[in-house]
Amino acid sequence: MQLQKETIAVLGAGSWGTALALVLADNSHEVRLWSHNEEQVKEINQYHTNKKYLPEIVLPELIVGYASLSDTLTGIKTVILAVPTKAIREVLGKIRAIQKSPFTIAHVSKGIEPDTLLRITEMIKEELPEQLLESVVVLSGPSHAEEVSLRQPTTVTVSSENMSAASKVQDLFINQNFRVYTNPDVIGVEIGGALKNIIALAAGITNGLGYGDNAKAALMTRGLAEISRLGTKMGANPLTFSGLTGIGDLIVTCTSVHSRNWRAGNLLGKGKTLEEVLENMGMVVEGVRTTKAAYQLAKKYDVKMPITSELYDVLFNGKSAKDAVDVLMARGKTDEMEDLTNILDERNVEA
Ligand SMILES: NC(=O)C1=CN([C@@H]2O[C@H](COP(=O)(O)OP(=O)(O)OC[C@H]3O[C@@H](n4cnc5c(N)ncnc54)[C@H](OP(=O)(O)O)[C@@H]3O)[C@@H](O)[C@H]2O)C=CC1
Ligand SMILES: O=C(CO)COP(=O)(O)O
Repeated sequence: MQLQKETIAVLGAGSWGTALALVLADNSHEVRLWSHNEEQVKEINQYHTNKKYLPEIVLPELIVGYASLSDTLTGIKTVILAVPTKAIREVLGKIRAIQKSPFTIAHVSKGIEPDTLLRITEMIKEELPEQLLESVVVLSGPSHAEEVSLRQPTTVTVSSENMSAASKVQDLFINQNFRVYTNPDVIGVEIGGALKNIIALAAGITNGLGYGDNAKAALMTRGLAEISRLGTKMGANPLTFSGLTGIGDLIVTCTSVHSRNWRAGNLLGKGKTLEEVLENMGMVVEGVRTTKAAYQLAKKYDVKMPITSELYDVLFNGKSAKDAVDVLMARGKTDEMEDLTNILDERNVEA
């Protein structure tokens, strides 16, 4: 079938927004890449580069930088929202003030909002009026921008309450290098994508402490166990956590040198303070805020999340990373699957 060409707005010209703009341009779509930084827009349009975020990459003519959000959104039917979770409400507020005609929004961010405990699709529905929002889609999965921009094989998943909108976003992005699956489980896809960053921080910390592959494997596996428990209690399909947005993203983020969360954790494990680490990163480390949100979610849903809880104390209560590992290793004896099985049993009783 002939691919329908479209002009698409990508909001956020960081690593991920720029890499996704490249995928869309590779599929011959025109891309308006919006940035709140005018200097960066000039660089994109004059030199066809985005050196801060993807230093190796030349951008094709189909990608045009925009500084005006109003111009970016004129006549647009599909918006890709690619800013950090912390900036999402601000950008949605700007869209609300400008946009008059309905559009589909696909967000690609990985986080949960602390305190409100909302997932990103829920924040979007809260900020944008129903008559503006045709559909909300999430795109997530194991996908470092650095590799996507080099056209290396990558797989991701799209999800939505409106699966025909998800299929449309799948069609916009899918190509020989970027394979896009669908999954109707929005909760599972968003929870897996957001919470893997917590485990990546923890995996980085164990590396910084000098621990090896056994510790990393333990964190990834037991990390997935606590993500699955929380997600399942929140209504996700437990099978989603063995997919791309669960174990897939956990693998890539806990093992890749590209991961900002892993790198931040590694520096923490080596003794740097959180402030020093974040100052030097220059890019978003979503796992820090998400640790706070997940810690609150664990309390709200009464789910055991020992790794999240220990990381919370390391990040926000001055606990030493070594002490946190010692606490995790000295926990009372437990069965590997018991807690998840209990949650599934409870769900069956309620159904
Ligand atoms: N990088 C990756 O490989 C992947 C990232 N993601 C997710 O995508 C999301 C974005 O991450 P990523 O692109 O990597 O982050 P970066 O830190 O690389 O870039 C963030 C971009 O958002 C901009 N921004 C920040 N605050 C605002 C604001 N208030 N209004 C407008 N723009 C703003 C930044 O501008 P400025 O330059 O001025 O700071 C920058 O252009 C995150 O949730 C991340 O988890 C998902 C998959 C892969
Ligand atoms: O989500 C990502 C890869 O799938 C990117 O992870 P980091 O934000 O840790 O770099």
